[in-house]
Amino acid sequence: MDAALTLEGVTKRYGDFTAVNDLSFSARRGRILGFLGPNGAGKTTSIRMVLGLVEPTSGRIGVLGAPDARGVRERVGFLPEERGLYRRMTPIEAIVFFGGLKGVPSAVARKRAIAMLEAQGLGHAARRQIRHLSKGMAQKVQLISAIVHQPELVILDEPFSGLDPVNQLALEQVIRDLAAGGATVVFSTHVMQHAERLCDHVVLLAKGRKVFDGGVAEARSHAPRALVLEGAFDESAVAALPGVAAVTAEEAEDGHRRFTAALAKGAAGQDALKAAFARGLDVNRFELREPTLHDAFITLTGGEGAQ
Ligand SMILES: Nc1ncnc2c1ncn2[C@@H]1O[C@H](COP(=O)(O)OP(=O)(O)OP(=O)(O)O)[C@@H](O)[C@H]1O
Repeated sequence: MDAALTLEGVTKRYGDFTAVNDLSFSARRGRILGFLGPNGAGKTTSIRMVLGLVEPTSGRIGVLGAPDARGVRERVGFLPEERGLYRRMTPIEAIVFFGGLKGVPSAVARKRAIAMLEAQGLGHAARRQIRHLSKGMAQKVQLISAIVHQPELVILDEPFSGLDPVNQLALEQVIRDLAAGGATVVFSTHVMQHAERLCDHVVLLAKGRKVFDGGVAEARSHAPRALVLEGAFDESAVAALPGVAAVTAEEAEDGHRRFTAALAKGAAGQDALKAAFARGLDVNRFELREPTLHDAFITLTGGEGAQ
C-alpha cells in the first residue's frame, strides 16, 4: 500500500496517563482520512506526534518517508486546532508569510493567495487587516496559509469547528479539491457528518485506543438498524416483535408515541413490521432506519459523546 502517513504501535504517556495507546494506521496517498473520536480521545496528541511537536513514548511514525513531519515540512500542510493569525496583517500578507516559511517565493505565494482568496469568496477582504474579518473568514485565511505551498499531505485538526454550515460545506469542497489534486488529507473531527460525506477511510479513536479502522459503510454496519414505529400502543408490544433487541419510547404528535426499536444483528425489519400489522397494532407511521456513522461512533465508542 502506498501510504503518505503511517503510525505503528504509537503510544504517548504523560506520567501514569496514556493519552495514545498502541495506535497503528495508514493514510493512503490521494485519499481523505477522517481521524475521529470524542473530546480527549487523543487525536491532537497523535497529530502533534506526527508533526514532531511531541515525542512518542514508543512506536514508529512515517511521514512521506521521514520519521515525522519536521524532515519533510515543505511537503506537509497543517491547520492547528488553535486558530491564530497576526491580526494586523492582511490575508495576502499572512498567506505570503506562511508560504515563505515553506519555501514558496513571495511573488508565487502572492499570486496563489489572490487566486485562493477569490475562490473562497474573500477577494474583497484580501487587503483588509485580519482583525477586521469575521472568525469564519479568518479561519479560511488560515486554511489557505496552510496549503499555499501545495503540500502532498494536509493535516487539519478540527477544521470544521467555528464555521457556520455554509462555510462547513465550502470547506468540505476544499478538502475534496485537495484530494482530487492528488494530496492526501487527514482531518480530525468529532462531528461525524463531515466524515460520512468526505472520507474513503475513517480511523476511530476512544480513550487513546483505536476502536475502528476501515471504510464508512463498514463502520456503519457495526451499529444496529432501527425500526421506528408511531402509534397508540405500548412499549412491550414493540419489544415483543421478532428481531427487536431494544426499544426506546418518546411522545409523538396527536397523543401517539414513537418507538425506536434497535434490531438485532442480521434481523430484517420487514419481519417485525409484518408481525406488527398481523398483531393488529395500530401503526400510524413506520420507517426502517439505516445506521449512520454517528450511530456507529456511539456503538464503537461505547456511548461516548459525538455530534
Ligand atoms: N501535555 C499533556 N500532559 C498531560 N496530559 C495531556 C497532555 N496533552 C494531552 N493530554 C491529555 O491527553 C488526552 C488526549 O488529549 P487530546 O488533546 O489528544 O485529545 P483530542 O482527541 O484531540 O480531544 P479534543 O477534541 O478535545 O482536543 C486528554 O485527556 C488530555 O488531557
